Amino acid sequence: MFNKIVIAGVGLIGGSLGLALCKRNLANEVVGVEANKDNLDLAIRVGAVHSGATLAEALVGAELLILATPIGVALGVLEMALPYLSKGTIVTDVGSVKGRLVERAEAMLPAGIHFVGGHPMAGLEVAGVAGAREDLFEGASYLLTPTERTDRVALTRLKQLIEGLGAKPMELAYQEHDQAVAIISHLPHLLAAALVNTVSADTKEQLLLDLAAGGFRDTTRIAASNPMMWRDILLTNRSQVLEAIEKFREQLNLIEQGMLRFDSELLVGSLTRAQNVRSTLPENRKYCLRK
Ligand SMILES: NC(=O)c1ccc[n+]([C@@H]2O[C@H](COP(=O)([O-])OP(=O)(O)OC[C@H]3O[C@@H](n4cnc5c(N)ncnc54)[C@H](O)[C@@H]3O)[C@@H](O)[C@H]2O)c1
Ligand SMILES: O=C(O)C(=O)C[C@]1(C(=O)O)C=C[C@@H](O)C=C1
Repeated sequence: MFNKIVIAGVGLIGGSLGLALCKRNLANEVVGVEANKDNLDLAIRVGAVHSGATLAEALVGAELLILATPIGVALGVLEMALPYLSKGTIVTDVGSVKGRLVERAEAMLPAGIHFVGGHPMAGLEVAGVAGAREDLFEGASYLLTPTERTDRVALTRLKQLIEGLGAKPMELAYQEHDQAVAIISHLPHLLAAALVNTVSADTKEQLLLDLAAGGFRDTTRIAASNPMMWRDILLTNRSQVLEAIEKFREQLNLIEQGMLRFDSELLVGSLTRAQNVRSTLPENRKYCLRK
């Protein structure tokens, strides 16, 4: 579908995209631009990219540039790519927060180079191409955040590519995106970290960890993720995440009140609401998409 695709940052997400693009023949050529030589060598060995190059070399004749670096450097990479982008090239990213990146990318790019913000709602707690998986995006929603400036042909081409990955493209405004992911992705992450830290701050840490079973494991898997990636996410989406923490505090207070007052109705009400909603999520699927 695409002739040449450049992936800047061939880590977990860039590498998984590369594997899927190469294995599913969605591009004739996939070139990786990577800051870490070992990671790039591995990406070539496992077939996540056909070759590696500098941005300047890679972008010659490229139809699509995918920014898959950490959020903190994506705009810098885009700025460095500017002199080498040709008219008609589509640029997208995979960052977990959209507002700042979409606004700055649109302001930076000249007419004729088409930016569409993107965010695959799929991931793992490991970093680097070593953890990349061809099927990572299968069955996942893949969010796109077009604006009134977005080129419709570029948007359609990206949607087709996403469908080729086995994912479901979904459009939403970047403000709505950042608000939603603050609640369903960023809040869970910091709660998982806080939960693990509650155990590790206890004088009986080792005993507690030895006793921990499925409940602790299931609610804390994501606490093993890369702290630097999450620092970028939490600080880039700071105000939305702070609002989400406030909303969470209200729910926690409700449960605490139910317990302090032996208020069985309050307690059961809160737990039942959660049970009803959680049970609408499909059990045996990788992701939560309900249709
Ligand atoms: N991990 C997840 O679960 C997940 C899910 C969806 C989206 N994202 C987003 O994807 C992006 C990448 O995350 P990841 O998990 O793949 O991280 P990662 O650390 O696995 O990969 C990032 C890669 O970028 C490379 N890199 C860093 N600076 C670079 C530069 N200047 N030029 C070229 N390469 C550079 C790193 O060497 C690394 O290989 C982040 O923006 C993150 O928010 C992550
Ligand atoms: O499954 C995981 O390991 C993730 O945390 C992936 C996850 C999420 O589901 O919240 C985390 C951040 C990304 O922006 C998208 C997806």
